[in-house]
Amino acid sequence: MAEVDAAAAAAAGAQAVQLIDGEGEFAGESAERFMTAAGVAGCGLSYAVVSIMGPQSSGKSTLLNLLFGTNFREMDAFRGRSQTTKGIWMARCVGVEPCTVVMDLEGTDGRERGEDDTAFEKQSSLFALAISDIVLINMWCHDIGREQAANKPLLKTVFQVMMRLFSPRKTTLLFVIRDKTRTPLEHLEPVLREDIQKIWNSVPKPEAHKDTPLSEFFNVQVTALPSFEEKEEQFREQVQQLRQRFANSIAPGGLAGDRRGVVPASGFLFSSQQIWKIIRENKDLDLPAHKVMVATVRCDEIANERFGCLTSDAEWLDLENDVQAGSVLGFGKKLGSIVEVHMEEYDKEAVYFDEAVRKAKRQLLESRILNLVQPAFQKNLSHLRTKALEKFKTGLNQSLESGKGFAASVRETTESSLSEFNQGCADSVIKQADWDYSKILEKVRRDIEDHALSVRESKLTELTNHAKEKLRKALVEPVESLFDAAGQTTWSSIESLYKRETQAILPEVFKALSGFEMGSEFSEEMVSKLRDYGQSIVENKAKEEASKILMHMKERFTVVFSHDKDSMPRTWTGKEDVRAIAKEARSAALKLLSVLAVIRWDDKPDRIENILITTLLDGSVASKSSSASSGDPLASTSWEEVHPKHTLITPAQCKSVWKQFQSETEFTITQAVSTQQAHRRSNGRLPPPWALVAMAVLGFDEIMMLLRNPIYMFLLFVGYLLVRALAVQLDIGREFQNGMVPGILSVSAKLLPTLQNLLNKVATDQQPPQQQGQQHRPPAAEAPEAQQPPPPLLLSPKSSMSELRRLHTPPSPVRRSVSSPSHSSPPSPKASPRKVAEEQKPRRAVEPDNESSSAYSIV
Ligand SMILES: Nc1nc2c(ncn2[C@@H]2O[C@H](COP(=O)(O)OP(=O)(O)OP(=O)(O)O)[C@@H](O)[C@H]2O)c(=O)[nH]1
Repeated sequence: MAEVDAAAAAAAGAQAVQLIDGEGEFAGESAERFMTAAGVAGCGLSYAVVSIMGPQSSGKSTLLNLLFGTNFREMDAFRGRSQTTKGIWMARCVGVEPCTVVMDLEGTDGRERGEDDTAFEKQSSLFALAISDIVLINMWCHDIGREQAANKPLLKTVFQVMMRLFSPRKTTLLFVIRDKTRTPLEHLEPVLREDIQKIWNSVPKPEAHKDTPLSEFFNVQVTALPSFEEKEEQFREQVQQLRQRFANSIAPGGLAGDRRGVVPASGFLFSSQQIWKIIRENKDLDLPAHKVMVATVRCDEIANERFGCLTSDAEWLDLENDVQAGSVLGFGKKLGSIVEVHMEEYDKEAVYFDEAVRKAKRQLLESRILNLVQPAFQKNLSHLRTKALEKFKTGLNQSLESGKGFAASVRETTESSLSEFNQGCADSVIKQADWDYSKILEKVRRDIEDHALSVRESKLTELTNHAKEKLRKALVEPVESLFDAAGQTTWSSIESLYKRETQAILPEVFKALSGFEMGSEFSEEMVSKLRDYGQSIVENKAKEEASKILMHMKERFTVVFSHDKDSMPRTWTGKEDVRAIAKEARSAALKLLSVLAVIRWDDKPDRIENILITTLLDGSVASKSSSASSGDPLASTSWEEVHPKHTLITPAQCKSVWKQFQSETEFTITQAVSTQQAHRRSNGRLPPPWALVAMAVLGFDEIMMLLRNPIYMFLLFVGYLLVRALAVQLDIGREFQNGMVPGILSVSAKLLPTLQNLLNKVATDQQPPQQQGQQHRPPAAEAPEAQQPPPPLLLSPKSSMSELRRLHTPPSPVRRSVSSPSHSSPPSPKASPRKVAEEQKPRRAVEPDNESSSAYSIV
């Protein structure tokens, strides 16, 4: 297949193309097409360039076409001699290895350009010498040894321009003697060489090359061919023999075996173009510098080409895509191989160019490629970083869940996460780059440390919060209940409760803290803070309870005052010693005040209770406050021997609380006293049971008689109503409150007017309604007042101050009007007994019986 391609390329290359036209313009585009079609560019250094120069119409093209199988234009022999080749043409030799490019130059001394126009001749000669490995010099046999030979000016020109090449490559000059005569070549060649030497000697040379021999610059070879026109058969035969010399021409010992400074085939065209440009500008042609320049340009081109290939490399694009989504396993290996492929391609293409240039450009290309791919590497590392942190998080959680200590878990998980990250980094680097991942490793370490720190903080907070919650649960309710039952041992009980609970909870915390490996000092400090927290729970509870001291005192008072020793609700029958009970209840409330006045952690005995009892209970605050304030032990804001921070209620506050307490409990006591009185009264209204029995026995006959006679019954009933009405009007119970005799006197004095009033009222009731309205219009305000219900008299231990004050307020007008006849509107003298009975209805609500039942309900 490759052979077929090479043959096709050779066939395509055999078609001659113009490299430089007759006007001296370089035909870059067509030349480039030729290079590609002929497959010259990929030959590296394995190619040779052959040029032919000589007089016009000396059979150059004919020779080349026969020698190399090319198709340079030849002159038609039958039309006469004229110029056919203009400028420089180029073709690839067919069937000659290595790849040989042959150039047919415009003939010298052509009449078309005139005698004086030798500029192009010189320029094309110099160009051929600068780029060719072998230069064929076509000359007529009969010119050898002649003074006016046509090739002499040509040789002169060749040698002259040769001096302009700073460090010329060693070129093989193959003199082809055309139309050889019978004189054998052995005789002709020395003559020719002598002529050449003479010309070389006559050419002016720069100082540096004054004594340089011709052989330093040229490898002179001579061959002779018979006339093509006369002895074509022989000509063709010898041309075939000559062709053999071009096989492996560049190998050592070959025609161009001594050549130096070859430009790689891929740079040949560019190099030729640049050389022609310099020659045209008539500048000095520095071939070594030119070589470097060509190498620079070509290596740049190759590097750019390679870089472009990498950017569109499907494997690279896939890898770049993959790494955006997540870390890629074997990233370094994959990327390294991609980079390697492209660098190798560069090396392969640039291998024949100047080494220094090639290496410099290689480095540039490599750094460009590394710059291109490094973000992908960084991306891979950032994925690995995230993965390492995630691994650390999960690992730490699992380790902690398995019950391992925090510090040990962090240590182990950090180690495994960092080792995995390190491995990932090592897997991501490529051999072409010395990418440093120590910084990102440091970042991962910091990430892990920060996370561990935050987890430690949250775990510690969780631990302390848990311990606090346990302490709170263990202390709050028991302490509250201890304060509820406050007494002598309250504070010692609280202290022992506190000690018991802290000793049960805190060692667990200490043990848990040891897993954090933060030193015993830290653990002790934490535990000590929790101990303080426990104390603060107790103290806050004490403060809270102290802030409600008045309520607690009232509760305590009510409990003691309203319950007997068996905790049964007390019934005020009149036999109780209210004073003593009240004192006992107040004393209990005072003890409560004493307990809640200060915090007693050390349970040191103090005088607070004594001071309170002597000052408040035994003495009277109200009476002493004004007169003996100077000697009042409660006229202070601090307790003796008690630290201010342990003071819950200051002495002065105690005093004021006590004052309020007294005033708020006074009513309860008054109620109790009233209840007792009411009870006594209710018990004294009926005659003793024995009297009732006597009355029933002795008056049995009369009772029976009354029951049997309806008139008596009626009269008895009317009489009862009348007496009842009188009793109500006169308020008999009230009249007899102060004793029997004063009662009889008062009742007898009021009996008659009252009877009169009663009769008047009855009479008024029998009058028509209109008359009644004119004579006795009741005061408008009294009617609604009479409808108002009496205030409730129930007082619970939780009664608010407003409720207590309400109970203190004087009775309502209805109550007053009913209980005090002097304030009520006078009854009409004509009032009927029925009306009187109706009017008595509201009065029953406040009768002593009712009052006494309401009073019972106070407790
Ligand atoms: N006498 C003689 N004539 C030849 C020989 N080879 C070719 N010719 C003739 O010379 C004439 C010119 O041939 P070309 O090959 O075109 O010569 P050329 O040197 O390429 O001509 P230019 O390109 O114009 O410089 C043709 O008519 C050929 O037939 C030869 O060996 N001897």
